[in-house]
Amino acid sequence: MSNLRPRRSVLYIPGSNTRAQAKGRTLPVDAVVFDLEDSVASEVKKAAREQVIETIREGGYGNREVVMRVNAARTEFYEDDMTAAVAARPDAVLLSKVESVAEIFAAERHLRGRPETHGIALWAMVETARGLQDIANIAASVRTPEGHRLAGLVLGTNDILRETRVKLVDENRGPVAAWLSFAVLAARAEGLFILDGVYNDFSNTTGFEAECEEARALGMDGKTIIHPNQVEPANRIFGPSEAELEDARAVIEAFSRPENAARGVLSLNGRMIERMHIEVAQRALDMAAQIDALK
Ligand SMILES: CC(C)(COP(=O)(O)OP(=O)(O)OC[C@H]1O[C@@H](n2cnc3c(N)ncnc32)[C@H](O)[C@@H]1OP(=O)(O)O)[C@@H](O)C(=O)NCCC(=O)NCCSC(=O)C[C@H](O)C(=O)O
Ligand SMILES: [Mg+2]
Repeated sequence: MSNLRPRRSVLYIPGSNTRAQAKGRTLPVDAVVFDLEDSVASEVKKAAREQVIETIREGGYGNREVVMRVNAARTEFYEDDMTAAVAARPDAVLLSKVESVAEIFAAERHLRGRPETHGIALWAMVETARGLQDIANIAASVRTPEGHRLAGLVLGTNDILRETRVKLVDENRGPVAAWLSFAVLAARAEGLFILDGVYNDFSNTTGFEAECEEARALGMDGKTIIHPNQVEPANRIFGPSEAELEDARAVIEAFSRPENAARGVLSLNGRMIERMHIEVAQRALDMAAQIDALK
């Protein structure tokens, strides 16, 4: 499963909100996540499942990845949510509050042996203390036949703060930075993508941009978002900038010169570049091409 696809902006849309679901078809997001979990009250879970099946079947989301978030495996809603996911056939199922490899395997069992579910990926939300403690094993499940559908990890920072009782002062994520970094490490060790949690204050663009910059600096691929206001900044900050693309082209051009054919290391504009930097440069260019292809 190739992970080289843009996931700069991944928009949650409540499963019960048809107006927002319609709006999702018009927004330049990389993915939409129809939520059956926390944005849907218990009393309307059943109606929301039916609604999401209908919305996904209706389509109209173009090249956006279409994802369904299900309630945690430990809840009374999980089995019906997974049955609904099989019926809806999204591109991916986002498992909430994953705490163990067993939950990845259980989801795989739901999808296995049904030709119509072939190609549905699993995304795992890590958002509890136990999940964070076991995140390396959860990510490593991708290496097993039962975990092979796992494509990426998604952080649930609201739940992480709630359970751990960490209190951020002035939105400074210093107290949780080690967990975020460890999550990036776990994802990268297994070739998975990783997305940052949501920023609740959707009218505060400056704060949102700062959190996107921080997440990108930590190595994340994109941001889960909750409101149309957040689409443009997320796309801009997580996409390769024009300066990065220019630099990428310069790196590739430098190594492609005949006089550099046998060289492993070069000087470019006063800095050292090695052949490993070709890979970094090529990735940026490929990502830009993928972004263009979404338009
Ligand atoms: C937060 C909101 C409830 C705010 O909604 P609202 O007051 O309607 O916002 P606006 O009036 O500013 O909306 C303007 C228009 O944009 C549409 N809209 C709003 N949000 C979305 C959306 N998410 N997707 C698509 N379209 C959206 C409105 O319909 C208006 O459209 P129109 O009238 O046609 O112009 C709301 O934004 C919202 O519900 N957001 C998503 C909330 C959600 O899904 N939460 C669950 C996921 S986050 C989470 O669970 C955290 C994680 O698990 C963790 O632990 O951290
Ligand atoms: Mg959560």
